[in-house]
Amino acid sequence: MATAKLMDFDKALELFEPVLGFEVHVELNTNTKMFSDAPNPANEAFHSAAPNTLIAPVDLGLPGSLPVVNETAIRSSISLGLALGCSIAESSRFARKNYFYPDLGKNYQISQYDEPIAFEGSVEVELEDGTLVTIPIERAHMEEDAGKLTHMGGATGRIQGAEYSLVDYNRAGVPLVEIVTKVIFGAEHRAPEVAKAYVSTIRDIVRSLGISEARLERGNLRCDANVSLRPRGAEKLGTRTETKNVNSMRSVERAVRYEIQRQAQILADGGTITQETRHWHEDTGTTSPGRPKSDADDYRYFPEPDLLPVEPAHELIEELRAALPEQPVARRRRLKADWGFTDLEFQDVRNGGLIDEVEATIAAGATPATARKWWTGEISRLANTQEKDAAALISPQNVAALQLLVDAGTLTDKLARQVLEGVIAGEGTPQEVVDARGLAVVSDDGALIAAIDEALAAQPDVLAKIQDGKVQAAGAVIGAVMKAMKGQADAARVRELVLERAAQ
Ligand SMILES: Nc1ncnc2c1ncn2[C@@H]1O[C@H](COP(=O)(O)OP(=O)(O)OP(=O)(O)O)[C@@H](O)[C@H]1O
Ligand SMILES: [Mg+2]
Ligand SMILES: [Mg+2]
Repeated sequence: MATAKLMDFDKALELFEPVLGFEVHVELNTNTKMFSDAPNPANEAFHSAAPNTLIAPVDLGLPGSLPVVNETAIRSSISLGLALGCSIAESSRFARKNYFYPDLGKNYQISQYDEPIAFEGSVEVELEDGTLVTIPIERAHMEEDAGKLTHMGGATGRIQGAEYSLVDYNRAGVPLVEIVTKVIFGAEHRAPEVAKAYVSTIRDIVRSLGISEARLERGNLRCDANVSLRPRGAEKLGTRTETKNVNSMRSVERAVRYEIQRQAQILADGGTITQETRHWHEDTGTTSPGRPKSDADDYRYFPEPDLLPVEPAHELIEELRAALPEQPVARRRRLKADWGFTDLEFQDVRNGGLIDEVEATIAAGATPATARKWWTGEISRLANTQEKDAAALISPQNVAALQLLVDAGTLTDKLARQVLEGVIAGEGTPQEVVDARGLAVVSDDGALIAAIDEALAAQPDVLAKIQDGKVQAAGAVIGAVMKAMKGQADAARVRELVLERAAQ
């Protein structure tokens, strides 16, 4: 693949205004599929299922089968629409989106077209430095997912070049909500960051609603990033490209940045942008052409004759509205104030994706400052070296229990770090690790005094200096005692006792 010439990002922004638009597909975690009673299990079970085992006649479009709408999917879609500040349609309709491709057995996808369940909303997203950006939402509509094709032999990824293709309909009929933004202006040089913040906000919202597993890398959330440029001062929108299924937050940011630089170079060279889908490549950090796409793509939409319009009762909408969780931005502001964190301290927690962990650790009895210190410090460091999520290493309850042992004087900070490693290694709760490894601070003065007397006897010159009032000389004795105690003593207490014993 020839690498495209890229214009410097700042230069691109001088010449052009970036315009964005996002389509995010959310897989709903319902028990069954959108229009059939085939199971829709959670990620682990879903991905380990043999091909074509999670299917019903409806998912394949077999003759004589009729779709029935999944009620939970409707409730989830309404909740999501409300969380996006949308109006909920009094009457909304499914439509057939006709296309011929073997990933859908029936030659059409049941989607929604001009009568989506939710429309006209907005979400506030917060950039890393706290700047708020309002993203206008055009609509959120329900649809079913398609199956998965695996092209074998020949040129990979191209059905024409493949010798044959394998088809797995397990995903066919999985409930989706597609959230479509209006065209977004004004992001300017922060366009890549806005893209990332938007997707992460959608993830937060969906998670807080509990309607999806919301893991990008699993495809539970899939973002198509539309990017176009127009020359500064121009009114007419430029031609957009649509980069598909970027499967991490960081990739969304990178893909938008890349498209801006790539398109700017083409336009500056007098070329034109092709309206097309593009694929993001994580390894090279580039996009490559997918299929050409015109706004006139004819899907011959028409109302789905086998399904009634969805007409949610006013009471249902109000019930779901009343049950909405706090918006992510509002929640973050509240927590930051409650915890008394500075901007930087809070950013540390947020950028580490550790808000939930810190909150749960505080709920389990730690102070905000210590909860933050553990999660953004030692635990994040260990997570980095082990290439794991910090949250997967240890429970908030164990972090709080560890801190309580420090507060009680059972552990020094240094010992606590050893206990942490033990807990992470699966040796048990902090108390169990303390017992098993014998790590508690020696708080028995008798044992300390014995070690101190021994150290003073071994260093008579130091003893003389201390007795002479040169208190700083005590360091050598304290060091020897700490060593004898294998670090399991409180240095401040040792110091006190050394001065006491020397004076006697
Ligand atoms: N010139 C443009 N520059 C950037 N974004 C644009 C531009 N025109 C439209 N968009 C955005 O592109 C997205 C188009 O999504 P939409 O689902 O409406 O249509 P589509 O991509 O043509 O269809 P499909 O759902 O089949 O992919 C919207 O978010 C819209 O705001
Ligand atoms: Mg699209
Ligand atoms: Mg779309």
